[in-house]
Amino acid sequence: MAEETHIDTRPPEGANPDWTVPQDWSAYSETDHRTWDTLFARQAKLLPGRASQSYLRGLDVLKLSKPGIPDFEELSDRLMALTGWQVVAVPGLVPDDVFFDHMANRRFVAGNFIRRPDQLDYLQEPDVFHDVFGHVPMLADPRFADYLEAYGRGGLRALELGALKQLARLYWYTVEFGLIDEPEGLRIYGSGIVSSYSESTFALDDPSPNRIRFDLERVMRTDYRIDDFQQSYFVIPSFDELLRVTIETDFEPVYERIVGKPDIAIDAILPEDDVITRGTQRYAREKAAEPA
Ligand SMILES: C[C@H](O)[C@H](O)[C@H]1CNc2nc(N)[nH]c(=O)c2N1
Ligand SMILES: N[C@@H](Cc1ccccc1)C(=O)O
Ligand SMILES: [Fe+2]
Repeated sequence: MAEETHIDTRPPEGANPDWTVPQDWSAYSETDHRTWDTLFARQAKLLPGRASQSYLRGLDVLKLSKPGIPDFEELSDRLMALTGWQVVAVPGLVPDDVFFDHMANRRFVAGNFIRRPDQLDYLQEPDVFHDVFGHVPMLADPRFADYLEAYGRGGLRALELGALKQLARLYWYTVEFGLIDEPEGLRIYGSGIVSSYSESTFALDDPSPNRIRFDLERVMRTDYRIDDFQQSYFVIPSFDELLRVTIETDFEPVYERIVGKPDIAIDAILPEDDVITRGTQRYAREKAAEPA
């Protein structure tokens, strides 16, 4: 999950200087493991035919259907053999530079805590279900594994260039809320969707949100929301194309080109957009009209 982060720069008590902590797998309670199993079962029923082939293959090869919260060491052994990535435990959101440095070194930071049973459908910070069920299966795909490492490097560069906001939008509209156009139809690969029961349906089926073909500059200029369903989703034609456009393009001129241009509203459709769904925005309108 990628949010605006305002974290002080010292790691919490007991954490390493790189903010990692032991996962401490034996400390999980039965309730914790059952919460994972409940969330997993709900998504496992919903995702075939909705999630991208690549995501479903990752879920399978990493044997994530095993009951209980995965042990990061076992998971990392499998993942390392496939794409050189490992999963490291952190106690919560970490500073941007720490986040990017781990990513640039093929270390995926995953929350070591899990939401409470009364928080099944919404939580502010990325917990182990969002991070491991949502993000990790995609890391078994060699192209996506390359993309995220490059993203980490690009993040450290964006910090240098003062372009974090633009780069964070790319992450948000691909890694977190991306859709892909597969031969069988639109599919989900974004972790924020894949780990959400309701958004897994909303993102593909609901007439409310816009669905627009991915364009790098368009995404970098488009605002996003962190508190509710997205009002626009961007659709890539393939992971190869996402890699080609992002890894092969030098972003510095792109950042310079858009620095003077205004942000694009979260529900906007521009004349130059290649539109798949012109959304009704009914969901967002009705939500906004609800009594506080
Ligand atoms: C790109 C931006 O820094 C992003 O919000 C990062 C910040 N820190 C994080 N820290 C953790 N643990 N997980 C995350 O997804 C993020 N996202
Ligand atoms: N090409 C980007 C780096 C990057 C690659 C892949 C994803 C995101 C960013 C840059 O020049 O900064
Ligand atoms: Fe995430």
